[in-house]
Amino acid sequence: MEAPAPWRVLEFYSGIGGMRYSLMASAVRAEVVEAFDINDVANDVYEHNFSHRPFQGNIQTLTASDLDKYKAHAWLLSPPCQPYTRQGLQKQSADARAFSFIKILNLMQDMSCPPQMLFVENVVGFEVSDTHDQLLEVLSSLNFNTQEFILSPLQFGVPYSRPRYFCLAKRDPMRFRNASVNNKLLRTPMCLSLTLNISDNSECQTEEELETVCKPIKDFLVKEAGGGIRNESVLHDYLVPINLIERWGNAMDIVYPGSKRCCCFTKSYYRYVKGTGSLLATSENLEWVPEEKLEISSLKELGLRFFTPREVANFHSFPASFHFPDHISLRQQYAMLGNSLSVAVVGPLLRYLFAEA
Ligand SMILES: C[S@@+](CC[C@H](N)C(=O)[O-])C[C@H]1O[C@@H](n2cnc3c(N)ncnc32)[C@H](O)[C@@H]1O
Repeated sequence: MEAPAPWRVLEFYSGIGGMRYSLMASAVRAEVVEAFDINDVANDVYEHNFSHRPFQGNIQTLTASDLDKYKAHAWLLSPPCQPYTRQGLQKQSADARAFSFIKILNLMQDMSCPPQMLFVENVVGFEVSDTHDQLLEVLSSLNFNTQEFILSPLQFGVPYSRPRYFCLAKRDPMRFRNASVNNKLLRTPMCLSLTLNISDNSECQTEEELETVCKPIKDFLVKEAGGGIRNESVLHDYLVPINLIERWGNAMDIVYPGSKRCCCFTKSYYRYVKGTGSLLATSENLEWVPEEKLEISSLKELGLRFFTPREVANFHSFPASFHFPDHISLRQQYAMLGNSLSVAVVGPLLRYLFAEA
């Protein structure tokens, strides 16, 4: 018997391709027929890794007939999160950065063949926004069932705290494998492990419990070809300057190779040290000291360094084959990684979305 044709997928706000890597990790038979992003630097990275340059332009300019032409079964979308972040102004749908998402959502109602499946990723906070209300209204008007999740890589064994909001939607007559959680917002991946036979940490209730079952950070560090951790002197460029330690030492999140959790890397990591992601203590013979007890003088002895872009990509569970082209600056690399997503989380979610009931 002939294998069924692969699902046709559109990847909106494609950035450096986190959704595409997740789709590959999900092992779903799917083909990304087009990706869309306005940022030419992100598109350079995407093209470098996937030999396909995304459609470069503003998603807001697309029309229903443009979208119909792709005959896509599924849309994957990770729109800008600034309108919803706690640190921002939270203008939600009134923020110009939300316009393109709202526009294509509404276009679905004018299409002759709208997608049958939809996947949206955003920051925690999106679920209480007016954009979220609009998303659910449009989906319900087109007879979609939805299941929503807030999940973090910690729940999948990765020592990385990055909770994110996800909306999965399937259009009648398609059904979710576990329809009993339709229209619910779930905070554990239990329904994925039950229906897909994948391992996760759903039995853990708190972040502390999750940390005990995660792998240590040292498993995610840059490795020599032989497998050992690379001589730290090679990583000199990544050392945190002393003046930053003096100024911000008490506000830094410091982790050790044996730690089982690090903080979310944002797009400002490496430019700023406060609240943008964890720093790694690299001195030999380190003894863990509670952060509140660390004096600035002892902080200077920890050999603090930034995680490298490759290591941040490891925390995002990107494959080893992912590379930045040579012309992308270090700051740009961190900025694009900070905007991206966790393949360890999105991969299983996509597998669940595409799974037949
Ligand atoms: C949150 S990031 C998504 C990152 C992506 N999922 C990844 O793995 O790298 C949002 C992306 O949307 C792009 N973007 C923002 N507004 C856009 C618009 N109106 N049209 C097209 N792309 C846009 C940005 O350039 C950025 O790459």
